[in-house]
Amino acid sequence: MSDFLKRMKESAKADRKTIVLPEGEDPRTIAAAQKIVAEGLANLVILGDPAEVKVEGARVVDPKSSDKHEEYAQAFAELRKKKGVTIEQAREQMNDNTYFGTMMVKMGDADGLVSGACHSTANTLRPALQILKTAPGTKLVSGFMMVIVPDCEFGQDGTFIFSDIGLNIAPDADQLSEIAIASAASWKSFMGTEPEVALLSYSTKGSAGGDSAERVRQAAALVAEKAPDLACDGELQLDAALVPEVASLKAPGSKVAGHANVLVFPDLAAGNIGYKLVQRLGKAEAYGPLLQGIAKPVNDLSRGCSADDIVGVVAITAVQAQMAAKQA
Ligand SMILES: CC(C)(COP(=O)(O)OP(=O)(O)OC[C@H]1O[C@@H](n2cnc3c(N)ncnc32)[C@H](O)[C@@H]1OP(=O)(O)O)[C@@H](O)C(=O)NCCC(=O)NCCS
Ligand SMILES: CC(=O)OP(=O)(O)O
Repeated sequence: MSDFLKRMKESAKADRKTIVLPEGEDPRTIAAAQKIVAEGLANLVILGDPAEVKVEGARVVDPKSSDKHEEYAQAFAELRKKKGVTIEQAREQMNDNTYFGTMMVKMGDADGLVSGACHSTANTLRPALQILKTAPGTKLVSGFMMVIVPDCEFGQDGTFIFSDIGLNIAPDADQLSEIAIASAASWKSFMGTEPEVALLSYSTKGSAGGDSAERVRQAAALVAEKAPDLACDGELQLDAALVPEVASLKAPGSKVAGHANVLVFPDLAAGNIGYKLVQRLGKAEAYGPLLQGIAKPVNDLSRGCSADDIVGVVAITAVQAQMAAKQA
């Protein structure tokens, strides 16, 4: 287990938060829940049929028969009134575990939610985007992965943030700049050290043409305007971002090339494929997709996750809930 995850677990244990797991039907979620209870990482609410879901030390709630069902339906109908949602539709929606769990977070009955082991990212994130919305001062929610590569001299001892690997399919230059700035803030809050952000491309400092490279160049210019003190550079190829010798050839004088720890991909295809390559071929730990810019902690999983990945994401979610409580 990485030092990063050990640190997340120690923090989670020190001030236990309530995390809801909507996927009570998923065996990995149940195995993870048993470990989370045994390690004392969080108070758990598992959504599912209490006759079938048995985890000692966790509360099991069936949304359909919950005494909160009507209260949440009323609140959801009110929240989505402008979108034309009726109370009948809201009642139906509260039979869906992810919507019900997200309402638990909204209403303060849970501090965070982790789902996605057996639901697609879109189905996991849509309720969060509709119900919780963006955090104050934020216009874009994005998804990042904490990636910890064993025996790696790059990044901060092999630890990186990769973004956006989960949510925004084709970010424009402004959205890329928002993703870069949010990822830098996520790095600072989880790692406590200075972020060094590389806006990645197939081109380094104008070495190749094309719309995608141009978009990344514009994003770098926008970051420089919006966050002039942030160590951020682009467009950079991955080797220039990570390897000092390549950086000195391709991007001499760059303030982050050769030692980047936050890698911002030009689009979701690159980010999602990129993290899975490093996770699977590089045997890295990969926790996420974690949301940044959302009003309350909700995090996703890959359907390819293990029970240990779920434990890790729950510990991280609990730490995010602690941070949110401190800011409130
Ligand atoms: C998440 C996703 C489903 C949202 O798109 P959608 O379902 O079409 O929903 P909409 O675009 O109507 O957005 C729903 C709400 O979320 C908000 N929203 C969507 N994306 C947002 C973002 N990045 N930041 C903030 N809010 C966002 C919209 O403003 C909208 O709010 P409203 O309903 O109150 O007006 C879509 O972005 C998506 O599919 N992303 C890719 C996810 C994926 O498949 N990843 C691959 C594997 S990790
Ligand atoms: C993050 C991600 O890629 O999710 P999934 O593997 O479930 O599509």
